[in-house]
Amino acid sequence: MFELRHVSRRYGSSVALEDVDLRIEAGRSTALIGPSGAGKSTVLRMLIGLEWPDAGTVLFRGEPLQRARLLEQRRRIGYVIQEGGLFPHLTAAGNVALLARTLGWSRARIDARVQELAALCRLPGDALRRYPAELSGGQRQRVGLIRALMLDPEVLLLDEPLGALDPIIRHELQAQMRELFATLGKTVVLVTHDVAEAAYLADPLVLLRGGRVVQQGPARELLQAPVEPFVRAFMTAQRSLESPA
Ligand SMILES: Nc1ncnc2c1ncn2[C@@H]1O[C@H](COP(=O)(O)OP(=O)(O)OP(=O)(O)O)[C@@H](O)[C@H]1O
Repeated sequence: MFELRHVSRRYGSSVALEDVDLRIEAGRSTALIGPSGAGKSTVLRMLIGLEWPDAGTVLFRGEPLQRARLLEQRRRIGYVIQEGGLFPHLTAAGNVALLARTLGWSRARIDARVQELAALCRLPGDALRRYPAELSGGQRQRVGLIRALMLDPEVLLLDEPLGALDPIIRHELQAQMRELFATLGKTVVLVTHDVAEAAYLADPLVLLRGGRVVQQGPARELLQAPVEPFVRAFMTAQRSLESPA
């Protein structure tokens, strides 16, 4: 679905990505993981043309992303940022309908699609009438997801979609997202800081460090056949209740 070929990106003297080669397969969920500043969000933003490489090429369905065709290409991609990235002055319903309205969808078509997605994403109906500030973090995430799914995109890009949620809601939304990804069968690319979440929601994982891809593969492979000590250290760095020390 996507390919990065020898992609580099710098911001002044700081290197965000350094000669990255990466293929993202269609119909699978891929998670980008790695320490803070590794370049995960930069990769995601490049896939949707919010950032451009200084060197190298980003391909979408075998064709280079082009500024001239960006709007058309973006309609095939849903993008969700942390907290949903909703417009505060629009209700949840207004947020999710915005793009469809500008494309001239009828009210009946919009309503039907919103109802269908609200059921799929388990958003209570009355939440749609509220403004983002009147929703819980989990509800805002669901609204962001519904908005991204409105036009039935081929691809879903999710940047820390469950970042700021309490553990119970996060656990619940992880399960719902996994089910949703399986139901929809879309290409999903997700950035998360949580290795267990990445392994639960995605296969393969792509581990980045310092703007480079260190290893890509199933979670088990990164754990059992790490290409360098950092991979194992990163994969096992989280505490568990069994070994809290
Ligand atoms: N707009 C920008 N201006 C300057 N530097 C930037 C910009 N965007 C990213 N960077 C730098 O590029 C590097 C990669 O950033 P990026 O946000 O992709 O990392 P990340 O892996 O998503 O980090 P985090 O997990 O903390 O969100 C970092 O060193 C960051 O400081």
